[in-house]
Parts: sequence; C-alpha cells; structure tokens
Amino acid sequence: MRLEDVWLRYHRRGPWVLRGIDVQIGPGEAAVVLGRNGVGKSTLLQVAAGVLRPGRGRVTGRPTRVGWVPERFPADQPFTVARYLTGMARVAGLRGAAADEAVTSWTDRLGLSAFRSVRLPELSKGTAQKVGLAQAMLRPPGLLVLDEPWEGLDAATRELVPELIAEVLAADGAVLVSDHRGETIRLPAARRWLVADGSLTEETSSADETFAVVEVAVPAARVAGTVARLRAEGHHVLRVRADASTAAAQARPAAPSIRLATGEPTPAQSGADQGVDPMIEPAAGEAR
Ligand SMILES: Nc1ncnc2c1ncn2[C@@H]1O[C@H](COP(=O)(O)OP(=O)(O)OP(=O)(O)O)[C@@H](O)[C@H]1O
Repeated sequence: MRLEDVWLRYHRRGPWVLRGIDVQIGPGEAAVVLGRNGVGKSTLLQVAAGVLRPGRGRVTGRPTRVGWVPERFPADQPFTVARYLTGMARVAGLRGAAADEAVTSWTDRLGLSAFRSVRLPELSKGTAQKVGLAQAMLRPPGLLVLDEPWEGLDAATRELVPELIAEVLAADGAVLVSDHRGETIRLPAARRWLVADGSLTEETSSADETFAVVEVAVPAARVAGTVARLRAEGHHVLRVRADASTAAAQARPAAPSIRLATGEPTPAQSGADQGVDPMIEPAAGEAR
C-alpha cells in the first residue's frame, strides 16, 4: 500500500495537517507512527485506513480487509457486545456460523465473554477498547491500523497486542500503530515513522549502530510531560529515579532524573530487562 503525495486538512481554509506524505508499507511489515501531540498521527492512520480521504494525493494498493481500531472506541451505540460484534462480522463479510464462530472466538480470547449481553454504553473504557480490538480482528485483516492501542487497555490485553500484531504479519498483513507511550519497545522489528510539521520521516538504524544513554534531571512536576515528549520523539526512556546527588548539590528536594537511550536500545538497556517498568503515566492534567 502506498500513500502518494497525501495532503489533508479538516477545513477548507484550515491548516494542512498532512503535507505531501509519501510512504509505502508492504505485506508482513509493521510501522510505528511517532510524533508529538496533535502532529497528525491519528489523521495519517485514518487516511491509511480509508476513514479519511486526502484533500490531495492518493492512497493506492490498500488491502481489501482493513481492521481499524480508533483511539477511543465509540461506545455510544445501543447494542449489546454480542449484537455489535455479530453486526461487524457481517460487515466484514462473514455469515451465519462463520460470524458466530468469529465472535465467540474473539470474545473468549479478549476476555469479553461475560460482557456479551452488556450494552456498549455500560462498558468501562478498557472493556470498550477490547470490543474495538475484537471488531478489527473478526476477519484476518490485510491491513490492521491501531491508534494508540495500548491506551486504556488492562495489562493482560496490552500483553496480547504484540501477539495479535505478529499474527497479522505472519498472515502477510501490514500493521500501522501509533504510540506515544513508548510501547514500541514491544515491536522491535517495526519500522519507525516520525511525523512532524505535516511531514513524515523514517528513522533508520543499522545493526552496527551504537547508542548513547543520556541522563537528564528535570523538576518533579515536569517528569511525566518530559517522558511523554521524549517518547513521542522516538527516544527510549529507560527509567525515572529521584536524584539525590542533584538535590544535595543544589540543597533542594530530590530532582528526578530520567535515563534515556537514543535510538533502538539493546535488550540489556531496556527497562523491562532491568526489572524497571519504563511506563510512566502522565500526571493528571498534564499534556501527554
Ligand atoms: N475532526 C477534526 N476537525 C478539525 N481538526 C482536527 C480534527 N481531528 C484532528 N484535528 C486537528 O488536526 C491536528 C492533528 O490531529 P491528530 O489527532 O491527527 O494528531 P495526533 O498526532 O494523533 O495527536 P494525539 O497524539 O493527541 O492523538 C490537530 O491540530 C487536531 O486538532
């Protein structure tokens, strides 16, 4: 599939959000779309999925079956989980027993069986997100588009996301994922597309590239925002710790220090391997 000189703006005289994007992705490939808040990651994914039409340029070679998981599942629909998913299975071209089988299999796999008779508006955000994931997977997609898939999911389902992606890739599907949480670390083989100023650049890394670890001290109140920004720019934040030495030197309360690696970390650098959870939730009210 190829995006050819794609431009998009939301209003006739509004600013262009995407400006001449040219990129392609093939069967069995995954790309993670990175970038700061509001740069146009969701817009790009929606163009790729066929949800938005570009104002200029075109998308060619889009696979017939596209699974699209929006950032927020639209739960304000008057259906039960089972009715909704059965309807979506029909939209995906499944009929009768095949539709029922797909719904049963995905509700089981995503832990939704107990919610089959619950209406969508009554679901918690995390459960609704799982329904969003299920509807995209009912029929193996040739293109799976996941907009911030780790957002709002419980830990068990977050673990499942790379597994689902791997299955789509193994069946020669392509996968696009936006990510501001730095979960890309879970998709080490994915390409990395950085969106900024309406343009897209692909990060390249070679096997013999070396990496540096940079330690940065920031005021405690700015930790979450800084971590989010660093991750959005494609850096790997390895850990956050209170920095006693900085505090002692400056005779004020401990300043948290952020340790980050530029580029793709080696396994030993990853926070997970050090028993450190590299995920930090933004503080309430703080920009992601
Ligand atoms: N439906 C819309 N109507 C008008 N402007 C929109 C609409 N959707 C997005 N925008 C604007 O387009 C720009 C890109 O938004 P988009 O949601 O694609 O960014 P993003 O990188 O995905 O951001 P985030 O990380 O916050 O999800 C932003 O300035 C946003 O305000």
